[in-house]
Amino acid sequence: MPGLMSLRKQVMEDKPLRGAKIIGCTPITAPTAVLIETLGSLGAELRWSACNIYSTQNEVGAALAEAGFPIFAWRGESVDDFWWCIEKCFEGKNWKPNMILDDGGDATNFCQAKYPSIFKNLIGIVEESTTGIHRLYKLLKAEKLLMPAININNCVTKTKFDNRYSCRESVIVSLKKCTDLMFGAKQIVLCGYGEVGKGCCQSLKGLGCIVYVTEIDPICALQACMDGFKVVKLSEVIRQVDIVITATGNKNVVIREHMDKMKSGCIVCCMSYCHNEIDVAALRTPELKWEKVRSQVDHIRWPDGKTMILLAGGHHVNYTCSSIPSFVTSITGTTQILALMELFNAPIGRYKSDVYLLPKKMDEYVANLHLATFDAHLTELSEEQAKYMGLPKNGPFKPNHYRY
Ligand SMILES: NC(=O)c1ccc[n+]([C@@H]2O[C@H](COP(=O)([O-])OP(=O)(O)OC[C@H]3O[C@@H](n4cnc5c(N)ncnc54)[C@H](O)[C@@H]3O)[C@@H](O)[C@H]2O)c1
Repeated sequence: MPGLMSLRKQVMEDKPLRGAKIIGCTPITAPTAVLIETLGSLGAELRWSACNIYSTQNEVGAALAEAGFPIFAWRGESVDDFWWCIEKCFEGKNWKPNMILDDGGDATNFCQAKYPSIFKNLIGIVEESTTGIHRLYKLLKAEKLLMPAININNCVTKTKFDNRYSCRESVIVSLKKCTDLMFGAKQIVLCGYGEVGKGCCQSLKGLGCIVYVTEIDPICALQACMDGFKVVKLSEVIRQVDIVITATGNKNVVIREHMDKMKSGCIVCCMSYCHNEIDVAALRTPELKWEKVRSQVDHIRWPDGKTMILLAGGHHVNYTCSSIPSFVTSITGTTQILALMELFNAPIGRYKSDVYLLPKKMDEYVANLHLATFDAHLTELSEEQAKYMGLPKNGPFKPNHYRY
């Protein structure tokens, strides 16, 4: 956790989060534990929902709870348990949370619906995921967002590293851990060529898979073509593929009609935060037999003997079956802490009820903190060059609209 540790060292003395009462709702892994401890050391009071219906790793949450952190965690949890844990974070007479650190928008939406008085007094929300950002913009459009929110997902240091580079690795680890798959020559369809999809496609191609992509957006579809992938409709390849992976953040991308057409042995999994990207509910019909063959692997058998292999119950497969590298969590965690500090300490009027990006300078700072790990040596702009380019000598080096 190189960045997180150096940030902690640099600002710990000042306790920049003293007075912040934060509800955290992010899947908990060992590196998240460092984030939680860091927030505590910066003066924040915390309650954390570590229950995550996608996660099997909340023994870390349980360990933190035992060590005295107010963590709500549950093993073998259901959807109801998931909401129970979030509810627990809001309860308590003398507990008035003033910030939410969210991942997927569940705590935010819960607060808005069930605890409107807390919601209206929040200082700010920091949201980590693509799906959570969609939900924040929905609130904003409906004029129901009553406080500033910082969109961490679209920090370059988050999107490229967590969504793309981390998924590039964890998709492989997840599939390997759940199955005895040999990747070479397998036909795979990846639904969604966004950041997550791009990362997954790159590593799958590298292992010799034949990868197809589905997209709704012509720009992403064209990028997939240029990267050497065949862009298809799911219905065109569903009978021939060995693996279906979803990464759209959308609902009902893989529906029963597709699943009826899959060949026997087809593996199906989801990389998004959605509960319904794969319509698993449509598989709960009397003629289909479910068999749990091992943790996070279900075989679903059709009357003619055809079997579909569903990973992680159709939820977020890499959080369940792989782990998120601590290096990536360090980048995301550092960004989250900077965003919380920025919202908590901003002078009145700097932020309105809107969704903001973290200032570019801070994005560069996060990258800088992590460069040390690689002994990477940055070139410095000379005065003359800075003047020629019209740039401040110490950044920010790119305008906000620059696409990395
Ligand atoms: N598994 C992880 O570790 C991880 C990490 C980051 C984000 N996520 C989640 O993964 C999902 C995708 O994230 P992203 O950053 O790639 O988002 P993105 O918006 O960059 O990409 C999603 C892509 O899916 C496409 N799409 C939407 N509906 C579609 C459909 N019906 N068929 C085909 N394509 C469709 C969109 O055009 C877009 O290009 C989100 O739910 C996000 O929260 C997961």
